[in-house]
Amino acid sequence: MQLEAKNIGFRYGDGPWLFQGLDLTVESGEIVGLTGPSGLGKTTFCRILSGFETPLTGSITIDGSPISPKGFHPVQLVFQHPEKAVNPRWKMAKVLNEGWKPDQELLDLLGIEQEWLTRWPNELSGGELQRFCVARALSPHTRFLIADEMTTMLDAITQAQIWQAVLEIAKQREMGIIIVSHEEKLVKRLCHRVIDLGTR
Ligand SMILES: Nc1ncnc2c1ncn2[C@@H]1O[C@H](COP(=O)(O)OP(=O)(O)OP(=O)(O)O)[C@@H](O)[C@H]1O
Repeated sequence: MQLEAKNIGFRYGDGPWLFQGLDLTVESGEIVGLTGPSGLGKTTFCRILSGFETPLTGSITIDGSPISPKGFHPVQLVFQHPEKAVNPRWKMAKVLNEGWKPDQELLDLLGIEQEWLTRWPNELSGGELQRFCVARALSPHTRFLIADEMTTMLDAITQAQIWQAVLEIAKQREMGIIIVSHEEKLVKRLCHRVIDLGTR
């Protein structure tokens, strides 16, 4: 399976073009790093890939077909701020089961504790909350995961635990991953190849 972004161009309103003619292809099972200086449009590009934003030019396809805006999106985005990604008026059990019903094995793998399920989002730490966002994104229908500074705000132990879980699942399912990170070490260690938007 192949995720392909072709000739992508985007600008906010009548602001400057963030990118034009941007191409990216990611295969199933591949881990691709996306780096570049702040403000270049990495997050915007991730939002386009995962269907939250529509490009002004170009197309996003999977195996040559456009992605349906209806139903579960096969490209799932997890970004840096879990507190902005969950509904503050929902208890965690509802947040967790929003798109699909993660099983106990996945909850254990991500270290999600049973008693957290009855809490409100503001009663969890950032790291605890991010584990829910990762679980929510890892549906069996997810073909590609985009990790946009997914563990940047977390301590080393939480970072390692989340990445171990994600990599294990990606391997089992041959899921492709795009990693956006300013942490050179992490990118070098995990990615098969790295694209620098700054030197494109
Ligand atoms: N909704 C928006 N409306 C207008 N401009 C925006 C909007 N969102 C982002 N921008 C601008 O677009 C540019 C690219 O932002 P983006 O967050 O995609 O960059 P980035 O490369 O991910 O940066 P960083 O590495 O700091 O996260 C920035 O100049 C930002 O101010």
